[in-house]
Amino acid sequence: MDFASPENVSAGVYYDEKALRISNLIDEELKKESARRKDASRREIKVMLLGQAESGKSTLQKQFQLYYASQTLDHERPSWRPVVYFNVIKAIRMILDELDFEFASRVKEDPNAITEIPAGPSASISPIAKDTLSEDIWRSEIGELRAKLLPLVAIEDTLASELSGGVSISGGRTGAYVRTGWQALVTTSNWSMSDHRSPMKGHTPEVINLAAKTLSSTLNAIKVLWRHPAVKRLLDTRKLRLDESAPFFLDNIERIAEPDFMPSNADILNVRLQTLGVMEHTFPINMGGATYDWKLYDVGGARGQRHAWVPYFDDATAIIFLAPISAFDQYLEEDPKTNRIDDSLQLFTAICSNKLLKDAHLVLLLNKADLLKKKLASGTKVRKYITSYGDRPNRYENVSEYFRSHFMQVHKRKDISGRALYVHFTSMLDIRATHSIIANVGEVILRQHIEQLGLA
Ligand SMILES: Nc1nc2c(ncn2[C@@H]2O[C@H](COP(=O)(O)OP(=O)(O)OP(=O)(O)O)[C@@H](O)[C@H]2O)c(=O)[nH]1
Ligand SMILES: [Mg+2]
Repeated sequence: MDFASPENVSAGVYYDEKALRISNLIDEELKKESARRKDASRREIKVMLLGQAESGKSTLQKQFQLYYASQTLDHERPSWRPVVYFNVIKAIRMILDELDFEFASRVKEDPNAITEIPAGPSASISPIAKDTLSEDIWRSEIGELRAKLLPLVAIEDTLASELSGGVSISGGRTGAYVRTGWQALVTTSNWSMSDHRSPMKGHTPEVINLAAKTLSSTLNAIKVLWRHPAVKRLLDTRKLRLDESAPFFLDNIERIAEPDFMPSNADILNVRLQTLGVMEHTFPINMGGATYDWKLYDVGGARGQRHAWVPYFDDATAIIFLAPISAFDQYLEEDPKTNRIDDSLQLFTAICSNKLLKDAHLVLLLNKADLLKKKLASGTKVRKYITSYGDRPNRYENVSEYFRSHFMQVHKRKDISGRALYVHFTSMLDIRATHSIIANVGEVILRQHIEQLGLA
């Protein structure tokens, strides 16, 4: 319409005013929207949890959830049931595999061992038992247990593949890997029978029920195997290396094998389940009278997963870097030549010096302090794995301080923006201690965020 034509002058004035009013209203709305967005982004705190595989990132995420939104964890509780089953079954399979390997190598070393039983002690040829007689008794006992446990072990792969939603990792490593949304796949109550997109439809609960039934029917065999002296010997001599959470679950097997078993908070914190990609968790958190949307990014920490972190670096408010200091005697699963403390130090160097992260606040959690204490108390020597440790005392105070100073050095030398570094020792399975760390770290990150935006 031509508002300026002479015959429309009076109408034109009317329309001009109306158009102006509408345009002003739109401007105002746009301004309000932009202010709302600015406010929302100011109230959004994006925290990335970084660190190598098994450093405790997902455990910290669960602790945040327990602290700030425990009702959501309650809601998810049933989905952790098959994960606990998977952890138990994997541990049993690993024990049986190692026993197989040890007994087989014993036969190779001494091909006559089965047909001829030499008299007297033969510790030099027996890698497990003290003498050949006990070794043969053990072999037959373990053979019987293996036969009883076969139906349970046979479920492992199906359970892993159900939890992982059909994802498998190249290289043939066994395990369960989860991505965003995995819980809906394994929880019956979350299922929509009309949802034909789900490849798990009508399938997953059967595997879970089968695992539950088989666990309860094999309970005795599991208990006998876990208490068997051959297993104890392999654990003591460190030939058998189970996941760190395995002893917790096997010690609690009676409770787990109950038909109406529902995971406790301790079970949920103890499970081992690898993260794939980046999982976002949002918590509205009330701090200082305002509500902030905390977005936690829990990432997969294995080397092959680290490329997926980068797209999130740009607008990260803070990084919480986790380094498991108990891992001085362990090597990367994905690169068995690399010591895990070395890998953590390298990774921390890369994070401190990354340009995209120059404005992100930095928190370092030296995690698994409880396991470090246990390992040192059981006599594991740091200098055997980290030669530069030299003759320093093999005590927790000295070892933890040694590792702390190495990480501090990295920060001092490599930090790109000379920012502050907040460091804590943590034992992430300890709910009360971790909650006080979370409150403290949360406050520090928020204070820095407010200062940076000039909102103070
Ligand atoms: N004893 C002990 N165990 C811990 C601690 N923190 C985590 N764990 C256990 O270590 C295992 C690995 O922890 P996760 O949180 O799954 O590790 P992650 O960093 O998320 O690993 P990825 O997802 O593979 O990158 C789990 O079984 C946890 O229960 C700790 O401070 N002490
Ligand atoms: Mg994880």
